[in-house]
Amino acid sequence: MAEPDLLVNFDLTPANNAFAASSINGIRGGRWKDRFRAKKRLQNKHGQPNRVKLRERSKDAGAHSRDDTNHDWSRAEIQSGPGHQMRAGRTSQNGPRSNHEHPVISSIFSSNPLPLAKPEHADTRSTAPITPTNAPLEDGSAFSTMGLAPTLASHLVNNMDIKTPTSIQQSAVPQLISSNSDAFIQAETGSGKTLTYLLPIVHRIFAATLSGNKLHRDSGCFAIILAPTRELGRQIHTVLMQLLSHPALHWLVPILILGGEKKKSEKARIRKGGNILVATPGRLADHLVNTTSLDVGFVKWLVLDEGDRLMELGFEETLQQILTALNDRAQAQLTNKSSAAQLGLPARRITILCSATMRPSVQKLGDMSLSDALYLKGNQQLETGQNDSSKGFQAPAQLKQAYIVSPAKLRLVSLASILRRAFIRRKEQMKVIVFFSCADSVDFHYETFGGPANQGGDQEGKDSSPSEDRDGKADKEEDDEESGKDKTIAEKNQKRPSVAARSKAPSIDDAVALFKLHGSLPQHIRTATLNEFFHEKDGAVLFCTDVASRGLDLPNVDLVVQYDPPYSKEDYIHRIGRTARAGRDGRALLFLLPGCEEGYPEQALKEQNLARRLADDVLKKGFGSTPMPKALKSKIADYAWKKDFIPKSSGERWEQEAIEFHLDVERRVLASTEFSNLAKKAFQSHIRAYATHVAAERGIFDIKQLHLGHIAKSFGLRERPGDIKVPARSKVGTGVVAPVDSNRGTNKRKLDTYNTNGEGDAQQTQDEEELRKAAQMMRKKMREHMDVVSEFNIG
Ligand SMILES: Nc1ncnc2c1ncn2[C@@H]1O[C@H](COP(=O)(O)OP(=O)(O)OP(=O)(O)O)[C@@H](O)[C@H]1O
Repeated sequence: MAEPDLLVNFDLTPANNAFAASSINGIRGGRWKDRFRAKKRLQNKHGQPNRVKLRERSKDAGAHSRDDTNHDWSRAEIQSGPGHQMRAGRTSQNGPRSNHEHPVISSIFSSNPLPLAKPEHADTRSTAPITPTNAPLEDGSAFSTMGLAPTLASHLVNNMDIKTPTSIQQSAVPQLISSNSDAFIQAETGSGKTLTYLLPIVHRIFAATLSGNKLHRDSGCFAIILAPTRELGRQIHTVLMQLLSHPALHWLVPILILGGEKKKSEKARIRKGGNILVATPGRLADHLVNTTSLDVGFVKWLVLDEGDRLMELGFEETLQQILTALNDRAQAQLTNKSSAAQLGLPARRITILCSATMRPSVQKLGDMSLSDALYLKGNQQLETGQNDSSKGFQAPAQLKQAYIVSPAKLRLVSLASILRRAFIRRKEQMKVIVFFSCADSVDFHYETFGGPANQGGDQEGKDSSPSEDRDGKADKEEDDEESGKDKTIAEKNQKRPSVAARSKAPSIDDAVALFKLHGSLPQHIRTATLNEFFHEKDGAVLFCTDVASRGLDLPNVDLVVQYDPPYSKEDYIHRIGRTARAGRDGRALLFLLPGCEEGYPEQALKEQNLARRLADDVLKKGFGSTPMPKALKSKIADYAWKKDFIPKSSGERWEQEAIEFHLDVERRVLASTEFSNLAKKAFQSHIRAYATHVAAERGIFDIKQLHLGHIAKSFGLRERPGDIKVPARSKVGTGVVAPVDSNRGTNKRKLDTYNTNGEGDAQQTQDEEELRKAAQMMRKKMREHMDVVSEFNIG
């Protein structure tokens, strides 16, 4: 019986294959192209299918690869679909082809590069109990002794469950209350920086009324807080609302201006008046020009939260415009100076810059906006020498960091394994955040792990043209929210059907909810998604881009997985900072490929205390030793034919399950054009994103070292990279950059397949050059893209 589509990992090395030895080695001299063509002709003459996978013998893989000449059945080449007998060592000549032109079907366990040998040195990680560095203090410190109004101090303790200050709050709040200097607040992630700047502002405005002055929502805007993303802006606004929920502070009204809704309704809110404005820079700059009712002549505080991110997202010019506008309006209101002094408010505007990390861009922002600024750090940081510039910025001490060295082909199953294991170990309320490099990759993995999506997932991309009616309703709700007649989130959710990008994750655990978040999702879906993830009572996983890396405070996040490494050391710190907040425990895991990426912890993070894990160990823990999810079990049961290719006698259970998991993804890619397109786009965007690592880290994340075929495999793709045709995108902004020819940057790898004898060197050089240019172009486009699209579209 012919076996359609049966593909194998034929070993064509000279030692094992006489044909390969003579025909490939035999061609010498002439131009590389001629040799290449002659070789192809020879192959065809001998009936050698061009699908045969010589790639597995490529130079790169060969250097550090497992010896897979002795295939066992469980690791053998396998093909898709029930009803197809699986065999290793045989090919189909005549069978019907799949929709894939040149599928390369290899086992996820074969030909993987091995991790570099680790030098033997004693484990320096301490086993002593660790004192959290961002926790509320337990040394007798209290808000009531920090100069805060007793009303505010008791409101924190009694109504907000904030009992004692954190280190940064204790050291910075008194200074910000008593001083009129600008300030730079720098403290670890999750150490309570939001309250650190909000408390002194609210206290000083409130104190102005204690001496009999009457202030109200029309008295002017006293403070502006700028955030780089809408999500963070919304979160700051929520904390502010909690702080102002005390009856004595009801007259103080916050305004939220984020864009993503009709300007008309924002203008209406501004007209009503408010005293503390939370905004994103783009929208604020717009209103400063176009909304005459926005009176900023009396602004006494300007807070730039996540200052480095504001600069990084290309807001420098916008911030400059805002600063100029504020200066001009303040000049026009000079007569108010004396009244400000009478009220006890600062005579000059105080600018506060806030971040957990300090990039050069923050210094530039500081030069632009601060004068004679105080540098405020937590006492604990000073005592422990944390965050001194030689060590770089550190994560909270209690956060357990590790990295997993996983070959590209095992990445997907390793992620599945980690997630399964995480929820088996601790189910209730546990939340996991997984970071990807680009939106397309988030979409692909969300589909891969997700069950049936709810309405929100389906609506993706169909946002933004709601009917007038719906718009009007949404605006009304926003207005109610801003006017202080705030509804609980539950009430709001009752009113509107959920639109969150949410699904089930049957391949992880039946009870786990899966969410996704990235900058290309419509705003209302992003907001709903974060809301639901925030309030999820059972286990939940969020797949996201860096749109969720800054400032977001999501409860019960126990584990942060960086499936794709961050673009810089600072991003690493912010991503892992989504866990281990305010003294709680947390774990962070970073995926690295074997080879030069393994240098990342020591060379880039300057961190030797990351625990090291290997893919096999991780797979053993997640597959095989834990109960198999029902979905996977039933799939395995469905494929009766499977017994033929995985005899009981060989292959560990964890391997079989991992193979089955991966095969299932490949089958889905084969079966559905839509899913296949998703995988291709994700693969392409992933590679492009990889090219955007900061210059200092490009030796570690070296795009030339990537084995594109293996990476494609991790997206469930069987085509060779050069054959992957990425479908046209419907709109710019769904991935990292606008599409270009998908073959770019893949030719080198394609030719590596045939490059066992140094043939094609000229082409290789040419391709390397092309790859370098493509990478350059990608980086440029990435920068343009981030500047132009929006501050949220961190694709
Ligand atoms: N004194 C405190 N006691 C207990 N919890 C606190 C205290 N101050 C803040 N928190 C809580 O700590 C969490 C983190 O606070 P916040 O978001 O302000 O941290 P952050 O330093 O701004 O973090 P990031 O750098 O990630 O933005 C929040 O849930 C907040 O409610």
